[in-house]
Amino acid sequence: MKALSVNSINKYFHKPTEFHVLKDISFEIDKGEFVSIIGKSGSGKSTLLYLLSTMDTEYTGYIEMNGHKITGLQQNQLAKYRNEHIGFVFQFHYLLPEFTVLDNVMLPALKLNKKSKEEIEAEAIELLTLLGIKGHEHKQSSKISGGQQQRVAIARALINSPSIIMGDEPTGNLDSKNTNIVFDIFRELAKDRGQTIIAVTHDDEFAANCDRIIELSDGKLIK
Ligand SMILES: Nc1ncnc2c1ncn2[C@@H]1O[C@H](COP(=O)(O)OP(=O)(O)OP(=O)(O)O)[C@@H](O)[C@H]1O
Repeated sequence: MKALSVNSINKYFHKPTEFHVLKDISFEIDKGEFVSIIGKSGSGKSTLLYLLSTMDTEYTGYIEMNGHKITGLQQNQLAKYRNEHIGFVFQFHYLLPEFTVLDNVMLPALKLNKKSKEEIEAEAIELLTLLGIKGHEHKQSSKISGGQQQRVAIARALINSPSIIMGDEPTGNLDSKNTNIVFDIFRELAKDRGQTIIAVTHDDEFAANCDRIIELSDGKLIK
């Protein structure tokens, strides 16, 4: 079973003028693969990721995730699917600055309301340890370094054990040392936990070290 199967996707923007932004895109991604999406500015990377992440439903063609067809699901079903199966990491971490590191990581699991607070806390601590943030869990998230904040954002993305992790420029805001740390974390998650990673990046070195590159040019998949 494929982690992701994208079939003949076409997308248009209608304003300000009719614009064919994604042109007959098809590809598959295996479970545990670490894939980057690259291409020049304006080639359609973020638009594609938005659609893969189930946030955008205005397209033709269809998408299957872990064998489930997600195209055509109702908004509430999509939200449920997203919360349970997809973790997001963005260029800017969007942590809640006044909250502690631990509270930021626990929040998505508390919202899902499937496990006890104690269980969630234990899992959050385990993730923070894995990501090298242990010892900072009771600090306000605004009081740790940018690289550490990005790792906390990754821990938050992982707390509900998503099968797919999607990143939009997940290292875009980081120096090379922290970029390497984040890359190695993704690599381990894919290899050791079988989680599938899909990251839009402008960083050629990051992309070159992934299992596979998906390259867009002018809305078409060229590699
Ligand atoms: N809501 C929208 N309405 C109309 N056109 C849009 C909209 N969003 C994006 N576009 C256009 O679609 C094209 C693809 O945009 P997209 O953001 O997907 O590119 P990208 O490859 O992610 O670029 P970047 O690397 O600069 O982030 C661009 O020409 C952009 O101007």
